[in-house]
This record gives sequence, C-alpha cells and structure tokens, in this order.
Amino acid sequence: MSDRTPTIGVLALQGDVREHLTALATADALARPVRRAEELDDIDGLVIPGGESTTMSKLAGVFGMLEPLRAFIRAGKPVYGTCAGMIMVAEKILDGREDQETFGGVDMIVRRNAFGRQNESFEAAVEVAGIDGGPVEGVFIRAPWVESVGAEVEVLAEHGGHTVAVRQGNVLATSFHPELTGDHRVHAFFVDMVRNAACGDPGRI
Ligand SMILES: NC(=O)CC[C@H](N)C(=O)O
Repeated sequence: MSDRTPTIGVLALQGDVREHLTALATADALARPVRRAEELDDIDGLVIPGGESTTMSKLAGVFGMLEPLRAFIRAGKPVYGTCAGMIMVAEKILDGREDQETFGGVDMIVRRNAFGRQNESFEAAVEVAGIDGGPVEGVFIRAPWVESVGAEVEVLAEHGGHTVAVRQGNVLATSFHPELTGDHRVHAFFVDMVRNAACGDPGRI
C-alpha cells in the first residue's frame, strides 16, 4: 500500500458534491471538485455523487465529459458512484430517460427510483461486505436498486432482497449515501481502493 495521500476528485456537474469532499477529507484523501476533462489527469480516483442522473448525464454531454470519463474508468482508475452516481456507472438503466447516457464500468442493470415509489426516503442499517465494525447507516433518497449483475460483479450489500452495493474491479457503487452520515467507513474503503490502485495492486476483496 502506498503512503502517498491520494488525490480524489468529486464530479461536480450536479449533486451533493460538498458532502463527499468533506467525507473524503475525513478519510485522509486530498479531495477536489472536478468539472473539466483536463482535471481528470490530476486525480487518482473519482467519486460520482448523488443527485439527478438525467441532469448529470445531460451536463456530462454538454461539458464534454462522457468520453473522458469512460476512458478514465477503462484505464482502471478507481471510481465510486453513490445513488445517481451508481446509475451513471451502470451499463444499462431501467426507468431512465430514453436517451440517458451513462459512463458504464459495472456490468449491471440498475432501476432508477426503484425504492422511491413506495417510500421517497428512508434510512436502514446495511451490512456491507468488506466494511468492518457493523452495518452502515444507509440513507436512501429516491434510490435505485441493482436489478441484475454480470459474472464479474461482486454484490457487497442487499436491502429488502435487492442489491444496493456492488463492486467490479476498480468501480464501487452504492444505492445509498454514506456521505450524509458522520460515518465515513465506506469512503475510507474507497480511499484504500485508490491507494492500492496507485501502487499497482487492484486490491480486490
Ligand atoms: N439521491 C439520488 O441520487 C437520487 C437519484 C435519482 N433518483 C436519479 O435517478 O438520478
């Protein structure tokens, strides 16, 4: 594991950017907002925040970020998507806008607003594989769930019989928002993924 403090960007096109910057800083990373493709060259990993994936997708197109982000993910740089960010790293979306583009990276089908129909917003204790110290408090806000995954995808957590956290190699995704609680263990887990990737170890769990 590298001792260097990793620099982690938060995609700042739309969504709860500030909360992720704070959580990453607490988890011992240098955190900075990223809005332009050139800024991807200076970061070791990227968080895609929660927000509204249709807007984020549209803005990514307008700002010329779709292809650079796809290349960033393909290059093996660690990426963590929360909620709308999870949708953005899915290969396929259900209940999305017809022309909604994603960055991809995780071979999964994600259903937008899946929990939202019954219940707009709720919190639940979620046991996440690889996160020690008991369940994390999952904040679900019009959250997606993972409908199905390909063979390369590890399911890390489920809630109510639905997959809510996954990892495929360098890409981590959760339906819920750990940045909205004071518990930054999921961010610390991601910072470790970034450290391990920076020293050439894919750091699979
Ligand atoms: N909290 C969230 O990020 C909500 C995601 C939102 N429902 C979407 O489809 O993008």
